[in-house]
Amino acid sequence: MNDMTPTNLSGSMPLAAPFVRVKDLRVRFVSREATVRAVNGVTFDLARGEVLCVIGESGSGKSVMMRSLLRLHPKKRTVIEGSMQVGEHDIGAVSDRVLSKLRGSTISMIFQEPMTALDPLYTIGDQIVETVRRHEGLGREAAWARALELLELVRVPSPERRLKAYPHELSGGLRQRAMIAVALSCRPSLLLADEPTTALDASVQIQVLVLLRKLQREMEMSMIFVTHDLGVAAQIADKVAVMYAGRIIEYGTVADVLNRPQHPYTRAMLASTVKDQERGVQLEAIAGSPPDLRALPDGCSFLPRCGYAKPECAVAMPPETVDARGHMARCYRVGVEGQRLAFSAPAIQPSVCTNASQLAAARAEMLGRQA
Ligand SMILES: Nc1ncnc2c1ncn2[C@@H]1O[C@H](COP(=O)(O)OP(=O)(O)OP(=O)(O)O)[C@@H](O)[C@H]1O
Repeated sequence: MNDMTPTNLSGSMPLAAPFVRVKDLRVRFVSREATVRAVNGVTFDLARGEVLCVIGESGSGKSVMMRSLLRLHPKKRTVIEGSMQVGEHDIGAVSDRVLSKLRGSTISMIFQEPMTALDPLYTIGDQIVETVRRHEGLGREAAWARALELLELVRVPSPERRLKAYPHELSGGLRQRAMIAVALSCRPSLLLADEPTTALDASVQIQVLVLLRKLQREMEMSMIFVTHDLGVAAQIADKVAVMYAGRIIEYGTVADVLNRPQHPYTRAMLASTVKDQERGVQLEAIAGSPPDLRALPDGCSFLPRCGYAKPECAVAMPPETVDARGHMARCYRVGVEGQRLAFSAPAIQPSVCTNASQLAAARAEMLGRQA
């Protein structure tokens, strides 16, 4: 496998103290018909100035986890447990009034589709001016000067003219830059990015990524970046979290996770996608499908798709195994050898276990052994 670190856009060493602390976060959506367990015990720390890329298949809980940091879920149907600390703020406990002050100023978010964030009825300039006046109390003139400065910062050509444009008058790439300008207008400490470059052409995508990484570093923002694209993660991340069925199943530095993947899911994902490319690589489907979040199994949620399953995998979710470098994986086949995580493959490659009766037999055998 290629070492992807030399082309990583990361250059700065993040500062040590965690700025974001998420501990045992659980999110479920409750309706009369079912309970969807979208996030099932997510824990991570993020230092100031550090970029965490969250990768995983569709439905693995990436967006739900991230949106929880802004409490964007429908209040009535959502149960959130665990803790989320951003700077000195306990996100789960702050009042709605404090939260609305934090949104856009301390924590900002950018989306795949800029029209989610931009108001079609107002010019780009009005939207930036409104945000900085509301959060920072700037006068009109100073706010316009800031808006101009921001469009220059995100390299929008002819910024004076673009300030007076409505979102629909801009190209996709310029709209994305305008959304980034609005998101950065109050100099947030934490930027949440939900696949912000996925909809763009490859060349525009890399320009926007380079720009984001540059601004993130200059402004010493922490950033959580959700992506399906392993190449994007390789380019932009300091740390990588791999999510599966609402859990982080592997976590570590970008080099550790992408060059020395330990969890069978991460290994399968990389084996099926990353060849010689360094970017523009989407996650390919792995045979089988993720579990139903309305009825999660007791054991490892990846078991039905895993080629390395052991009987104990059917009984309980594997605990976290962490090495001296902080590289973590949740798999019974992973242990620490010396100071590093090490995956122990069986002598004979087992066939993928996809059969419900095989699972039931494995579980029965394991429970019998424990009795
Ligand atoms: N408001 C909601 N009510 C019920 N279920 C929801 C809600 N929001 C998300 N979900 C479910 O939670 C699960 C996780 O969704 P999430 O959007 O976090 O996945 P994701 O990993 O970000 O996927 P994608 O990459 O496709 O965006 C999915 O099964 C989704 O259908």
